[in-house]
Amino acid sequence: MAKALNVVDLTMRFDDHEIFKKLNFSLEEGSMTALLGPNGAGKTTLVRILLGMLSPAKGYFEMADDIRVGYVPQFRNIDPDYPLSIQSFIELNTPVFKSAKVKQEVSHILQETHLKGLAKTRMGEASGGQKQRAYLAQALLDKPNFIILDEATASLDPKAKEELMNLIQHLNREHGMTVLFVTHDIPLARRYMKDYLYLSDGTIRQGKMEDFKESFN
Ligand SMILES: Nc1ncnc2c1ncn2[C@@H]1O[C@H](COP(=O)(O)OP(=O)(O)OP(=O)(O)O)[C@@H](O)[C@H]1O
Repeated sequence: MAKALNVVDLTMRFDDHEIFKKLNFSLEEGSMTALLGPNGAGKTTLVRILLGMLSPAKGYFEMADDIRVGYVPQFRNIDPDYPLSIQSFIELNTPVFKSAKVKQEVSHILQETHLKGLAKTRMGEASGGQKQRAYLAQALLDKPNFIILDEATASLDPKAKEELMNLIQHLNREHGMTVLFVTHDIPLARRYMKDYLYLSDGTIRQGKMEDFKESFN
């Protein structure tokens, strides 16, 4: 299997505070991996490095040449007065005058994320699950083949969680998308993810989700 991501001796510190040291792992193309670990272990920091938003203190990572990364952020509530419709929100990064091709892509993504009937609903009025699907739809418009989700299901109700996870599973199975899913929700990860990375005390472990025990202590 080709590698989507290869992380080599990745070390991060903020001032004198070392967050993690010499992390080594790789993700195969088409894999579904949960990134787990206690609060403050450095999961978001690792994601921000992979997104190019932070530079590591030492070490490096490489992505396969054909990798295009999409990102779905942690759930943040949106002002109820936020004026954009779900469709306009998804189209935020597209040109003002949209080609027929872009319009068709937006229509297809609305369909795929089950937002077609909600296209005109204001983001401010949408439910938590609908908002997260809109963030996912926005990311999909760049045609990623590797998607990183940071606590994307946190604070969603069980039904909305299931909907989002089914969608992620669909993207993985039908489009071969590589998935890295940061979560605290171990039952959810066990149900949907195949592999895990466990970041704790500055080190990382990798394995199969079905073998994951809640704690490595
Ligand atoms: N920009 C920054 N400057 C200084 N310290 C930071 C910065 N960003 C994060 N940290 C520190 O790095 C550590 C790891 O934080 P991070 O948010 O990556 O952890 P996490 O595993 O994602 O936690 P959580 O599960 O609570 O979201 C924490 O101690 C945090 O305070």
